[in-house]
Amino acid sequence: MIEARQLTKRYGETTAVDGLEFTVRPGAVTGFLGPNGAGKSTTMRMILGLDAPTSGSVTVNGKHYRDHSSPLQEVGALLEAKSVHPGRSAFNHLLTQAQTHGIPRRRVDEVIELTGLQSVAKKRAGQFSLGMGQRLGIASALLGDPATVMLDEPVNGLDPEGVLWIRNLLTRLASEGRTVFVSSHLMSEMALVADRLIVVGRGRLLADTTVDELVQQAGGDAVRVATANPAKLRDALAGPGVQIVGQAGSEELEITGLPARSIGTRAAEHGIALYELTTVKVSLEQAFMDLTRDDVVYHGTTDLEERAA
Ligand SMILES: Nc1ncnc2c1ncn2[C@@H]1O[C@H](COP(=O)(O)OP(=O)(O)OP(=O)(O)O)[C@@H](O)[C@H]1O
Repeated sequence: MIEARQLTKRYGETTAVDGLEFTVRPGAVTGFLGPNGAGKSTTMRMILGLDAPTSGSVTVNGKHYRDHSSPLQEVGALLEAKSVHPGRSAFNHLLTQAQTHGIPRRRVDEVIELTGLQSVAKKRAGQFSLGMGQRLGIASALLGDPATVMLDEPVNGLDPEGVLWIRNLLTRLASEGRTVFVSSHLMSEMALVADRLIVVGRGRLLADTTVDELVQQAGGDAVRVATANPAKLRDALAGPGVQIVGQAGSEELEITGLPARSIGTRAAEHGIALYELTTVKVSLEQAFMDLTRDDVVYHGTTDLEERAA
């Protein structure tokens, strides 16, 4: 369990983390989302005691990271900046870590197998691809068999097989009762793997929620309907909480607040023919962009005119 209470970090004029309050519970995968510069890495560094809060606190299983007698067995972490000696093999890197933390040698073999690094374990880490480096980072995070696993952008650099592997690994770690806290910019991945989401923007908490709730807040799923008689269908469906939009002269309507099944039934009751009845899912990506729109620090431009202006 990770608990942040009024967690705040200032760097000079910049408030990187601003009064964050959240709890990451065991037995679930919790996604940590936010636009660039939202304060995710800073928060993760404070969880690991690599940065001290300006005020407030963050604990892992009730204690500050530094107060745990064997922290590697408590929290396993993969942060963006890796410190692997390029001349050392993956095996030796893990073995050195294990030896300095009283972890048995067989656990090194276990994590090498778990992360699929068997064939390259003796290769120098300096020759590793980005994806292999990520796997090595994850191997070292799992070395202490920790109850809490925290990964910053673990999918970075992984090929599709690797992405699938991470997805299964995270789900398995959570099902073993561990606390799993993962940051990512890949919304489609988070939608598949995360049970809960903590969303931050400009250092502040924007949402502590589930994927479904967040999508629901963004308006929920809509249903696209095509009919020869949109006016009659509008009348048949009108009611509290139902929103219907469509352009004059168009056969198409977009309806929120009613499932496709009810729309089909009501259309049939009123003798209205439907040519299309499709549920349009709101993506987590869209819901995330709606939620964080006012908190994006770094805006890109894709519009040539905008760039020229
Ligand atoms: N050591 C530091 N010194 C000064 N400012 C910092 C430092 N570390 C982070 N910041 C600032 O704090 C803010 C939050 O940065 P942080 O890296 O935590 O965000 P992030 O959510 O992890 O971003 P990204 O998604 O781009 O990785 C940014 O404005 C950043 O410039």
